[in-house]
Amino acid sequence: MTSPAPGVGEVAPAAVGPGPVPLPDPELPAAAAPTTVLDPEPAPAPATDQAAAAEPSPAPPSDPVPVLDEALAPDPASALAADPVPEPDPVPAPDPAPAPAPDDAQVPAPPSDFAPVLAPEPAPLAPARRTPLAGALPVRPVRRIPASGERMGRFTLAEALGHGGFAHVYRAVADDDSEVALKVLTGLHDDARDRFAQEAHLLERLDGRGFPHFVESGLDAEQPWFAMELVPGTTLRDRVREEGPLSGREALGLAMQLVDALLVLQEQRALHRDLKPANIMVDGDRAVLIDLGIAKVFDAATSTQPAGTVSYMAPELFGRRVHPRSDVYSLGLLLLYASTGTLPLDLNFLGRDLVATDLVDEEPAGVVPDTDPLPTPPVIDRHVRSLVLAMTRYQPDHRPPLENIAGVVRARLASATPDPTLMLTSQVLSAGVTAAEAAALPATDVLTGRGHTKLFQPGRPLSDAATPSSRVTEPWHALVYDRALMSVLTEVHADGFDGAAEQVVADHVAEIGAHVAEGRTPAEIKDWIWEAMRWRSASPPEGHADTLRGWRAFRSPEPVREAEQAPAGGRRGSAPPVVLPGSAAPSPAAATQVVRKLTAPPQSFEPRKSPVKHLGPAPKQPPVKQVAHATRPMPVTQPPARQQPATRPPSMQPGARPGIQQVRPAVQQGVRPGAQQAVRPGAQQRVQPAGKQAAKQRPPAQVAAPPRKKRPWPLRLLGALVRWVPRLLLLGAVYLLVTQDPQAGDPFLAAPAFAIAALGLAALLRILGQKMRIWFYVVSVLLVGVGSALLWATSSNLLYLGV
Ligand SMILES: Nc1ncnc2c1ncn2[C@@H]1O[C@H](COP(=O)(O)OP(=O)(O)OP(=O)(O)O)[C@@H](O)[C@H]1O
Repeated sequence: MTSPAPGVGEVAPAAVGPGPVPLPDPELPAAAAPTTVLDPEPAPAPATDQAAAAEPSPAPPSDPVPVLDEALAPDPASALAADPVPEPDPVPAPDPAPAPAPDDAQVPAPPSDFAPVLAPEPAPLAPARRTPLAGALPVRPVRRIPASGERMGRFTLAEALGHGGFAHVYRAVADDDSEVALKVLTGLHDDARDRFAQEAHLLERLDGRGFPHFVESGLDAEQPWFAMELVPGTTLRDRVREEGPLSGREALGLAMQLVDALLVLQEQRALHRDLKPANIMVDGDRAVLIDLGIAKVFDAATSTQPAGTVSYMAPELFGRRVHPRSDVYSLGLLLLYASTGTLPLDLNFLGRDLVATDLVDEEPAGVVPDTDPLPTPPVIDRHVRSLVLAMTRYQPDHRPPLENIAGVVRARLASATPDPTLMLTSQVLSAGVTAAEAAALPATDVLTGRGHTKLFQPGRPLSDAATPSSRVTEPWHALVYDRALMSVLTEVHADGFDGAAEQVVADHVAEIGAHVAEGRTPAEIKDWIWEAMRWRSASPPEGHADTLRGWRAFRSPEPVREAEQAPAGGRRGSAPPVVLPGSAAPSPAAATQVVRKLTAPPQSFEPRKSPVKHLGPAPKQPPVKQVAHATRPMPVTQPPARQQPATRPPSMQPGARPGIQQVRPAVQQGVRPGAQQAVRPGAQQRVQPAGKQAAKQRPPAQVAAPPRKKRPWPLRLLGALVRWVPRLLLLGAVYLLVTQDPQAGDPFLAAPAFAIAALGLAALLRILGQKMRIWFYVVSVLLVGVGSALLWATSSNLLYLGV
């Protein structure tokens, strides 16, 4: 957090607003805690600083950050007793009551033994508002704040760079004229020294990888300090404020560096716990993480009380539970801020996974709708958006681990398509923690924070109750690991063609063996995959049908146009397949094979039929379908007891524990159509065995809807009129039949003649390509013939019907 340090010896403004305070910044608290400097004696300050020292402490425009840090627990009395720093003045008697939460709407009710104390940064509130409250609130004592010009070891302090909850950071000049950032402990509470020492030692171990280089420390000094590399540049927060949000690529570059830094931290068995834009220094393209003040080192006896900056805190941290992926959550929100320049309030209080519409405020903060035209909400890069949505999953063990995020970001930066399984919930992937996380954490239950909640067990989900139904529970769920299928679905979904996904699933299932689906319909499979991937239904771009054909046209208009010009019924195999960008990268063989098949133009001009017709009627294909494909909730059905197929790919073996290595695409494992026969009775009603498909000799993936050339409207009108002629003839036949009067000598053959003429004409039109229901005319001819015969028989007294 960057804010100018208060002047030497001054009393930092005690400012707290109990009521709701508008938050112009995502890091802003509702209010800041009062802070009293306990050393009113001015330290000798150089002339340059006198003026600044004499001025009231300038309140930063929007800096106060709520820090819920156990390190700041308000126990001034004990803190004073424990700390050897001489305090010349008596400490104002602190209010023993726990400090109120900065804003009830923002901070959840803390556990009874948890008293959040806010960061001591001055809040920019009007004095009139502060005065009546000042005496009622607890004061937090701080140590003496060093002045510019003071010596710390071989360093001379220059100007203050900023300060936070328990330390001040200065630019300092060494005797050899090199410059460093020097952090001095100013907080005054019982474990402040230990915590400060831990920060210094951790920084030293990190060796400058993603963090400032450690230089030197004076931890045994009366006022402990340590020096580190002075990172040029500014904080990410200031950069975004001054220059606007980062582009998608810049945000991915930032994510890459931060993930690498967090991986280094993970190696040291530590979590940062206070990731936020103010704790990232950016210097050109380089991003450096600072402020390990509340890092959680699992070896150390640091507590697990809530700590961090409210807006960026992972939900579990409010409940005093720490998870190896708590930083992943904060990083997700940080990326959101970096790429939009804003952070909607209370995202981490929603109690659920975020969805795309949560990420941007419809009305950006600070806009008065009546007077200002509403600015367009910030647009977030879709790759960054999918990262943010995965990283901010509510359940920590559903978030992707750092290694997977690194893989995805690296692929995106190389303009490749990342392995889609990397962003799956880790619950689906490994039902626990990664090897790296497990290594970074104690082997048994950890984070038992002062004997409170049992928090985390490697290998066990945090909460079974909250685990969604998307967990792998049935063999067919392993389709979600089929890279060939998933690479296509990812592309289809990314383009917004969710309606095409069902066809993709149907084609793929029929291709690899219908038994894999275990009787599930493509719609069910697709819905489940959507749920497992946390994908929301999307719509295709305007002017494109939400079908596989529509997607093909969207992806590759040229080959489809060529396809349309091919002669009806003729084969075309020469059209080049569409190669999706980077699709070969994650799974070169299988993905490319399937992508080619699915994006290749159809091989026949037969009327559209679903390749697996029995899966359900082929979706109608209106020219343009704008309606979003609705994702139905996954039906919770218990599969009936079934006979196991004779052989089954390893990934489908009951009890197989799928993982990326273990579960390979079925196509890669040599499962061909016809190799397996579905034996589950119910399965045949929904998904026919692949062998039957093969018998039809129609490769499913290639039998997609043939594009139909649209004829000019006069021709279509003429066609419609002509189709009415046989119907009218048929009507005439019926009319003649019912109005026939044998007494008047009407010919008995007139009605059948009309009906036969209708049938003949219908047959002719059908041959000419019109859509005619011949069976209807045949039946009509028969009925009219029978009717006429009966009439003739009765009038000839051959038959007496009683009329
Ligand atoms: N290595 C560094 N190089 C340059 N500037 C730095 C460095 N470390 C810190 N700063 C500046 O000092 C400010 C305060 O640093 P830091 O956040 O570490 O202090 P803190 O007291 O731990 O704050 P917080 O309350 O956020 O924990 C930062 O916002 C940054 O502007």
